[in-house]
Amino acid sequence: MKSWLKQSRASGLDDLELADFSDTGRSVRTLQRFDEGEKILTIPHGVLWTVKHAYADPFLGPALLSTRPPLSVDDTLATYILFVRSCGSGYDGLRSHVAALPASYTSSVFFAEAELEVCAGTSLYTTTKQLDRQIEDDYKALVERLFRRHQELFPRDKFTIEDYKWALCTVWSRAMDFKLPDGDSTRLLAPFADMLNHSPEAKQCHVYDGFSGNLSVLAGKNYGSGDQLFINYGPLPNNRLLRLYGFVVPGNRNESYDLQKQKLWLSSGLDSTSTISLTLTDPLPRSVLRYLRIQRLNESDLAIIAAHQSDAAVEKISDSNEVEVLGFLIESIFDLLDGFGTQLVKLEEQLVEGFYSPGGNAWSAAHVSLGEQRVLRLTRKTTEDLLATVESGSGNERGLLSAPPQCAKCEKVSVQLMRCGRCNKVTYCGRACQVAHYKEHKAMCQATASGIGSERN
Ligand SMILES: C[S@@+](CC[C@H](N)C(=O)[O-])C[C@H]1O[C@@H](n2cnc3c(N)ncnc32)[C@H](O)[C@@H]1O
Repeated sequence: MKSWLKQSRASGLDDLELADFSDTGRSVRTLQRFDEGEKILTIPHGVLWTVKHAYADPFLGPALLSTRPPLSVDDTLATYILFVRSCGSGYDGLRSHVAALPASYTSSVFFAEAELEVCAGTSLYTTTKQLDRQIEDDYKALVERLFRRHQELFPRDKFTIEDYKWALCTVWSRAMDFKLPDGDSTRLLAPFADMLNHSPEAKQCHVYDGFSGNLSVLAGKNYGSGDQLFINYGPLPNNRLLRLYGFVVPGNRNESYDLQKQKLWLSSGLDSTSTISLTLTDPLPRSVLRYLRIQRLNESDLAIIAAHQSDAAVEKISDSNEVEVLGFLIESIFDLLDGFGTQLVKLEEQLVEGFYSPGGNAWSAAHVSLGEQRVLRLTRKTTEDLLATVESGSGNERGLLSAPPQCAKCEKVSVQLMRCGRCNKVTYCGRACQVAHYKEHKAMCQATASGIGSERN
């Protein structure tokens, strides 16, 4: 692969080598010093895997282009990888990359039932089960829409569901996403650059040049000769790391519990399958309270919010509504926590005692369960504190309950927010969010601002 990349004008490869590391597995070692920010490696556009490259392939391209509606980005890339792998000759460079890919993955979709059971109750458990079904459905659709129609390109024995699942996991665990100058985004796999492991300690250091189309890796921290080189896959919680990449970071600061709205409010007629992430830094996002407040409105609450229109329920509506909402939420979180196969304290004991073999699937699943339970406990505690505030009567003022302060558009939590100068009621992290939110906010802003005026008159 290295000689093919060098011939294709990749740069930086002479200072790097593949190596096995005891803690993170195969990755790349530097053979010289690099200071943070220095360019280490450039992989030219011509050798990347992208949807455009797949479409440009003289054999695969026409088959893909004739498929309407087009395949998803991940399905296109997975099909491209399998197609190249299935070719006995030609594509020598790309095939040398495919030959260097792992033969199997440890994403949670490959877990045995008993391994997955270790994290029963987690959002990862639910997502993995859903994903299993989704992969089956997507594979059937792919066979129907593409493989069966072009049997000469996609021999059955090389495009089985196992092959498809492997190729999907290749994409999930190795693809990089970038925003392009025109606002579009691109997803790509870059040979050799995809050999770099993740470290939360490295700064984000992989960059895509939208004009040349080249992918470069810069030093995300200072390196000495012989060090393992890292990139940063992003601020991902363990449940996502395990689902997409097949590993976890113990003590991950980005832990989250993906609250399936459906779980909470299906019973109330609000059926949505999307999720809200509860995190260690934002254990009780505004949107959760907002949904529940609306769901539990009675007639007098309705009258209170009538003037506020679309911004209704961003803040407390009435004490009675708030007490009901918070009480319901606390109960629901108790239920969710009860649903975990192994409770937090027990898991902590098991991990200390070495009950799970470190780095194995069950050990990773245990870490996900630990992280999600910690987040849920924090959400419960935050909710209990809010309830105590309302019940003690100290939360009577509208807005008192809505700490921490958040941007009304992107919901970023910050102390340096600017207020809407007109109504003085909502806050933004910057001008861009204020402008983007104006349409939604306008009616409430006008109603509030004119209310202030009439009080003055
Ligand atoms: C982009 S690839 C990196 C190269 C990969 N190690 C290889 O040998 O092909 C991502 C995969 O590397 C492994 N990986 C990356 N960072 C890791 C880490 N910090 N700890 C354990 N495994 C890691 C995971 O298997 C993940 O799916």
